[in-house]
Amino acid sequence: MTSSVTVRVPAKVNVQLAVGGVRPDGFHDLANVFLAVGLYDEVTVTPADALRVTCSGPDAAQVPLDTSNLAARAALALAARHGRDAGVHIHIDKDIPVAGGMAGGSADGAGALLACDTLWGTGATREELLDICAELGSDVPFSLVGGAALGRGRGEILTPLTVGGTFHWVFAVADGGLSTPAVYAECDRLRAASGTGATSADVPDPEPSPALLDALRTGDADALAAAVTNDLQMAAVSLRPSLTATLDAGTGAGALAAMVSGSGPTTAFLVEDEAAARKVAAALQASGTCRAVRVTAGPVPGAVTLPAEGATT
Ligand SMILES: C[C@@](CO)(OP(=O)(O)O)[C@H](O)COP(=O)(O)OP(=O)(O)OC[C@H]1O[C@@H](n2ccc(N)nc2=O)[C@H](O)[C@@H]1O
Ligand SMILES: Nc1ncnc2c1ncn2[C@@H]1O[C@H](COP(=O)(O)OP(=O)(O)O)[C@@H](O)[C@H]1O
Repeated sequence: MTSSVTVRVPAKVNVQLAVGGVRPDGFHDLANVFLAVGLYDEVTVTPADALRVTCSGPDAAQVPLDTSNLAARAALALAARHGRDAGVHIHIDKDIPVAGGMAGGSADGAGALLACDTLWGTGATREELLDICAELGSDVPFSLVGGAALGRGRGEILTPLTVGGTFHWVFAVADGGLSTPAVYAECDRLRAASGTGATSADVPDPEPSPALLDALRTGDADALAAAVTNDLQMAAVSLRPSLTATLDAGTGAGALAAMVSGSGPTTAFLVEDEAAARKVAAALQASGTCRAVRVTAGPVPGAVTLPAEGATT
C-alpha cells in the first residue's frame, strides 16, 4: 500500500503580462505568458484521520494552515468530486517565496491535487485535474503543466508554447508580500486616474506579443529581453516604491531585462548565462535592496511525482 506521495512543483515568472479591463466578475482578461522556473515547493500527502496541513521552509510562518490553504482546498475539491473522505496530512516543504508573484500557493494547490489523485488512486483524467485547478485559482492550471504557456481568459485557458533554449534568471526576493487583488485594483486605479478608464469597454483586448513568442521559440535571450512586459509593474511599484531601487541595481549590474515578477514584489532579472547570473546576484545582494537572491533557469516541467523513498528506478 502507498504510504505517502511527494510531488515537486515549480514557481513561475510572467514574461508577458498584458492586462485587459476589469470584467463584470471582477477578474481581468489576460494575455499571460508563463515560464516555469527551477524554484520548487514539494508537497507530500500521507493518509490521516482528518485533513491537516503543515509547512516547513524559511517563509513557513506566512503560510495559512487552515482550509484557506490552496493545497487543502485542492484535496477537498478532489475528495468531494469522488465522494470520498479527505483525511490526509499535507506537508508543504516551501522554497517558493510567499505572496511574491511567483505562484507558490498555486504550485501547492496543483501539487496536492496530483499527490492526492495518486495516493487515493482516484484516476482523474488530465482534463478533470485541469478543471479543478481552474476552480482553485487562475494560475493553478499552469503550475500543473509547467514549461511555457500562453494563458488567456483570466489566465486559466492554456496553450503550450515551444521554447528553443534555456533562459537564465536571477530573482530578488523582497521583504513581505503584495496582495494580488490589491495590485490588480491599483492597476485599475492608475488607469482610471490617467483618464483611460479601467473596464473591458475602455481597455484594448490583451494580445500576446509576436516578437516575444518568437524570442521564446528561438531561445534568444536578447530578443526576449527586448520584448518582456508586465502591465502590473507600475501598480506593484506604486504600492512598493522601493522596488525601483532593486530594479535599478539589477540593470546596473548588466541584467538584460529587469521586471517585477507577476504582481510582485519579487523582481526578476533575465541574464545571458550562468556567469552573468552570478554577477547580477552578487550585485543585488550587495545593494541591500532585497531580502534574498535566487539564481535559476527555465523552462522546467510542471508538477512531477517523485519516486517513493527507497524505490529503485
Ligand atoms: C498576477 C498573477 C499573474 O500570473 O499571478 P501572481 O503574480 O499574483 O502570482 C495572476 O493573474 C494571479 O493569479 P491567481 O493568484 O491564481 O489569482 P486568483 O486566485 O484567480 O484571483 C485572486 C484575485 O486576483 C485578481 N485577478 C486574478 C486574475 C485575473 N486574471 N484577474 C484578476 O483581477 C482578482 O481580484 C481575484 O479575486
Ligand atoms: N499553499 C500556500 N502557500 C502560500 N500561500 C498560500 C497558500 N495557500 C494560500 N495562500 C495564500 O495566498 C497568498 C498568496 O500567496 P502566493 O501564492 O505565495 O503568492 P502570489 O499569489 O503572489 O504568487 C498568501 O498570502 C497566502 O495567504
